[in-house]
Formats: sequence, structure tokens, C-alpha cells
Amino acid sequence: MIEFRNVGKTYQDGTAAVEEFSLKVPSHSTAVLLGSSGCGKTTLLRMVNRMVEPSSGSVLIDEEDISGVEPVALRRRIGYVMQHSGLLPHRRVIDNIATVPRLNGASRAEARRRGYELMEIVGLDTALGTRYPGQLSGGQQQRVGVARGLAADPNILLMDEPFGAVDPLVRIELQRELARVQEELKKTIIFVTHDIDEALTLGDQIVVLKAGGVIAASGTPEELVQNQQDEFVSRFLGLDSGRRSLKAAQTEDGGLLISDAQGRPLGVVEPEPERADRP
Ligand SMILES: Nc1ncnc2c1ncn2[C@@H]1O[C@H](COP(=O)(O)OP(=O)(O)OP(=O)(O)O)[C@@H](O)[C@H]1O
Repeated sequence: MIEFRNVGKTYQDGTAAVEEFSLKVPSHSTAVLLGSSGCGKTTLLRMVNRMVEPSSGSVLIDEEDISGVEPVALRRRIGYVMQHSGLLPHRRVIDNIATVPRLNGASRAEARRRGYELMEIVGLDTALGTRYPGQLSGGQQQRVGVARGLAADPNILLMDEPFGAVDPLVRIELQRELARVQEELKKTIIFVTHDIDEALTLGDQIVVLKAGGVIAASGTPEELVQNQQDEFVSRFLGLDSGRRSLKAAQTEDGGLLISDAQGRPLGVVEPEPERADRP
């Protein structure tokens, strides 16, 4: 489990990026930090691998306060995937993926073997392993970024808008792929995004943030969509514009009652009649 305990961050220039933030992310689940630009998402994410030191409060991994863990050692056991894949341009794809296992002491052959395995896991043709990152599409580069994040087999994966720079269709494909990978690998993931659909697709828990890292709402996707107490949240989720407002409930005769976000019935979808020509 990852726990943020009353963390705050004021940068040297006096910017209060996060005022006071607490959150528990259970092991093997995905928490999405969702919010608009500048609300402190990246700051919070980077506290977990000590790229940012909190000014107050603490971050714990499995009950251990990470301020006592050596940062380099910590980062080697936490995968980190960024928006622009962060790949080394002068190294082949396979060696980009194999970097951390190599640093962790794996032999070159073993690290590459693992690298090719990971390429398959994230849906990349292994023939691309000998290319350089610049010879791949944006979507392929992001897959390499994910494979690299997983290379040291970390329990924790930090993902900072990893699919932000690819076109919408590829983005949806990458989201599906990540959901599939997570189904299999069950990592503890913190995923930062400002894309609501992405959050609803990937999050077991979604934390909607306002400026200063203030939690406006948190819950499962269903809870967020169904319990709209906060105007900021409902505006942010687009519910008031009707985008995600439809709900369906089973009626007694097997049909579906469709209602809007306020519970106003809009109509009933009748059950399909028995067809005589069907066996
Ligand atoms: N190194 C820094 N020095 C000073 N201020 C910083 C620094 N890094 C971030 N900030 C400020 O802290 C606030 C939160 O930034 P952060 O990057 O955490 O937000 P974010 O929600 O991830 O934004 P985005 O979605 O644009 O990446 C912003 O006001 C930002 O300008």
C-alpha cells in the first residue's frame, strides 16, 4: 500500500503546490489523480519516488516512511512512465527497456530476454527491438515507455500522463492495453491524467483534485458518476452537460429504464420479444 499522510509541498520560490493531502492506495489497485493543469498531480506522484521531497507530512510504502530509503534504490524498484516516453534516443529500443534490469545487476542476455518478453506483454512486435526510438510512432514509443517502466518488475508503477501526447484513437488502444496488462500483473499504479474518460476507464479509485492538491472527491468510477454532491466535480466530470448522465436500471419485465443524472426517467428499452424463428 502507498500512503500519503498529510503531505504538503511548497517549492523554493514559494509556490504552494500541495497544501495538505492524504490518500491510501491499496496494493494491486490503480488510483487515478485527476485534475486540471497545475493542481499538483505531478508533484504528488513524484513524492512517491522521492523526485520531490514533501515540505511536510510523509509518504509510506507498506507502512515504511520512504524518507529513510535511499532515493536511487527506491527508484530502481518503482517504475516511472512519463508523457514523452523519456527514452534514450541513441539507444536501441531493447536496450532502453533493459536499462534498469542491467542497473539492478542482470546480465546483458538476461536483461534483453526480459526486455523482449515485456515487448510482447505491452503488445509490441519484438522485431522493433533493434530500432531506435525515433524510428517508432508516438504510440509505439509510449508502449516502450510502459515496458521500460515494468522492466525491473516493480510492485509500483507511477504514470504521469503517459498517453497525453498520442492521438485519441491510439490513446484508447493504449488504455485498453494497460487495463489488460494490469489485469494480469496486478501492480500498484498511480496514474496522473486530466482526461476524465481515461480516469473512468483505468481507475479502481479516482481522486479529483482542485488547485493546491485539495481533494474535491474520490471514489470508484461508479461512485463518482452516481454521487454528485460537489458542483466542481460534476462540472469537471461533464455530468451537467449530459455527457455521462445516462443510467440504466432493470425493470420488472426485463426491460431497461433509462434515466438522466438527476434520476428523471427518459424512457424504457423493452426486452427483446421471443422470436419464433430462433431455436
Ligand atoms: N520545481 C518547481 N518550482 C516551483 N513551482 C513548481 C515546480 N514544479 C511545479 N511547480 C508549481 O506547482 C504547482 C503544481 O504543479 P504540478 O506540476 O504538480 O501540477 P500538475 O497538476 O501536475 O500540472 P500539469 O497537469 O500541468 O502537469 C504549479 O503551480 C506549478 O507551477
